[in-house]
Amino acid sequence: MFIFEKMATLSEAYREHPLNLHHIIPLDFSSAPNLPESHAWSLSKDDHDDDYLSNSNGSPSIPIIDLMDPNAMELIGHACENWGAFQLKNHGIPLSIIQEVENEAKRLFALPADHKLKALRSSGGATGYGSARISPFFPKFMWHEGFTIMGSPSEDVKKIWPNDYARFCDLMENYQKQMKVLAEQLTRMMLNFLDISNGENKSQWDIGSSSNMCGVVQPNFYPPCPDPTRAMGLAPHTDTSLFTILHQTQTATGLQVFNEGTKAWVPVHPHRNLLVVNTGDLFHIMSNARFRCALHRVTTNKTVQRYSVAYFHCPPSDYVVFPLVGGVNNSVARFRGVTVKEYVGIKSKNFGEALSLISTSN
Ligand SMILES: O=C(O)CCC(=O)C(=O)O
Ligand SMILES: [Fe+2]
Repeated sequence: MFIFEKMATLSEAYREHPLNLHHIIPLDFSSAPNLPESHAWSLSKDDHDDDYLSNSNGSPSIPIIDLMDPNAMELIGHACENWGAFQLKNHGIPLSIIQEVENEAKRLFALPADHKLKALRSSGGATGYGSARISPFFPKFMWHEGFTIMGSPSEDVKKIWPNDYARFCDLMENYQKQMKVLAEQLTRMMLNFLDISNGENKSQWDIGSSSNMCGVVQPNFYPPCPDPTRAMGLAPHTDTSLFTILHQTQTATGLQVFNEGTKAWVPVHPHRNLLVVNTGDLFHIMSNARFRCALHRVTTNKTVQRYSVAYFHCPPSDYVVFPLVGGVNNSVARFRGVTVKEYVGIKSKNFGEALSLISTSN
């Protein structure tokens, strides 16, 4: 109950920034034999060709880290500093659970468009079926549809499957629980790495063990696209979360992370048994910008469908996030403190400018 109250308050941040329906209703991709102008972006070769990217930019891939490695904490910390992203091995989430969640996502997205629209996210709503929230900040639409889940998805899913919603709900809720346990372990390792265990930052430790953390689960679908050279699956963005844990289908590429060093997009190739982790804005703030928040995007494929399931790990909406300075990080706070709810509001309104709007150097 506690969690649902917190979630409800987070939804308030969205309610204050309602979207136009055309930014929520995805195209009926199944009846689009050609790429409509509304979805046609001006892209270069490195915007849509993973093979070209892999062979041409010479950037190494994001690191693969074994959670069982005795040095996992340092490896994770360095990956967060250098990339803001890594792939995680031996993460402890049973493959069968991941596969079942993927299958349920497939079952949902395979429904006819009018069926899925029954659970359309409302204009000020946080959960349900629809386009990516970042849609209004780009001139063209994305080749993507998603389904956002906070807590139990039953309210939304009942509208789609009135007599057959339990399986979807059980699997998604269980997935959320499993992800939360993993996320709390990763949070503790990241906080340990930052060595902010002493002094006034002690109170921040509860995000490494708190049962009221809010996880958001989001299955994503990228249908086959008639012209991947001009389409964008998901436009470049950073996640608002502390960090995100992502499962991607084995059969299709698409996710790319921006390497700030080489200024190149780097494909994140799917591997069986690996989960992608990327740090988001909130850990960037909390680490006083030591951890990058990975800029990432998704390209499209001509023949294969791509699915992913994101888990966004967030503190409760009234939690104050502030830079952890002191100890070995004895430095000036680069951001002012913000509640999660306030930051979500700032991001909903200002998107890419959100971090600079809370910067103390303004
Ligand atoms: O589909 C993916 O690989 C990435 C999804 C993503 O970035 C998101 O949901 O925020
Ligand atoms: Fe993302």
